[in-house]
Amino acid sequence: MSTQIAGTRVAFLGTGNMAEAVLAGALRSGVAPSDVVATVRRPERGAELAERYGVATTVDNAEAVVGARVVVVGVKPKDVGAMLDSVAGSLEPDALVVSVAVGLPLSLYARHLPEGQAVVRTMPNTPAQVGAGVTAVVAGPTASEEHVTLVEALLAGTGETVRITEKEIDAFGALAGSGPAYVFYVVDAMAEAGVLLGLTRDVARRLAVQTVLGAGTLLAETGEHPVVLREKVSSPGGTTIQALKRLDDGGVRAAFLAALEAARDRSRELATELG
Ligand SMILES: NC(=O)C1=CN([C@@H]2O[C@H](COP(=O)(O)OP(=O)(O)OC[C@H]3O[C@@H](n4cnc5c(N)ncnc54)[C@H](O)[C@@H]3O)[C@@H](O)[C@H]2O)C=CC1
Ligand SMILES: O=C(O)[C@@H]1CCC=N1
Repeated sequence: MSTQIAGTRVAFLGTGNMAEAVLAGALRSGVAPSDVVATVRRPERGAELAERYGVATTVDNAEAVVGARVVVVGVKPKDVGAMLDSVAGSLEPDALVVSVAVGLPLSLYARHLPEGQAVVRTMPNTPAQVGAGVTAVVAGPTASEEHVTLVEALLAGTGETVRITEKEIDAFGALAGSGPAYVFYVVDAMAEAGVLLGLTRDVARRLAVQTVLGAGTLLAETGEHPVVLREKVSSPGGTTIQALKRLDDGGVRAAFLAALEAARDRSRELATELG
């Protein structure tokens, strides 16, 4: 991929949890801090981002997009339409607008932006902050192959990217966008169980974190099917199979299926409410 990311001016509009994680990854991709402007609502938040990343910050969104080649819209779905309206008149005609919002269809962006403005819809996740994310990328109808390649180059430092169709993005969000929260939930539950068994809170948490990290690394590095790796841990007549039986009795697998369906459905609902 030959896209030159260095020298690309990038504006982040609404730099909260997700946009900060993408910003951190974009800097790792080779975007210079001096080419980044991040908008905030509270000046104290701006000072924090400036201190942490060496980027410029402002509360003025329209000013931030002037000269920007890529504009990442990082506000909550309900605030995206108003944000687009507030910057539409200041965008460079060749600027690429990048969506990270769950639910909102590309057609919403087209309604709020000048005709022909290029838009790429993405669905990142927060491990982007440490370069271990996975982001879905969907090209809008006015985006060229160069625009998609530019987004992939911008996101290279956030982790993996996967090109999908807009039809698939609600499912992607339910699995990978929200996925880190499920894993944090499991880590917290495992740590609490360790405390129940008498471990200190600190030790229990460290064991839970390292076990999830180790299991994830093993999966990724061996490429083995999770069932195969699970079977290698659960010896016949041993201890693990007793624990797994309790998880099945508790309906944990069924709860995961229902949980992802609920996240997917909420994403569709947001599209209907706001799109
Ligand atoms: N948090 C996550 O794990 C993921 C979030 N997303 C998407 O990312 C977007 C942001 O979500 P979060 O980062 O979680 O929310 P957040 O609330 O942390 O970030 C939104 C930020 O926008 C700022 N903001 C709102 N209006 C503004 C304005 N007019 N000018 C300047 N700044 C303004 C807020 O102060 C806040 O810091 C959403 O659209 C969400 O669907 C997508 C994937 C994962
Ligand atoms: O919960 C949310 O709405 C956002 C979108 C995907 C992950 N977090």
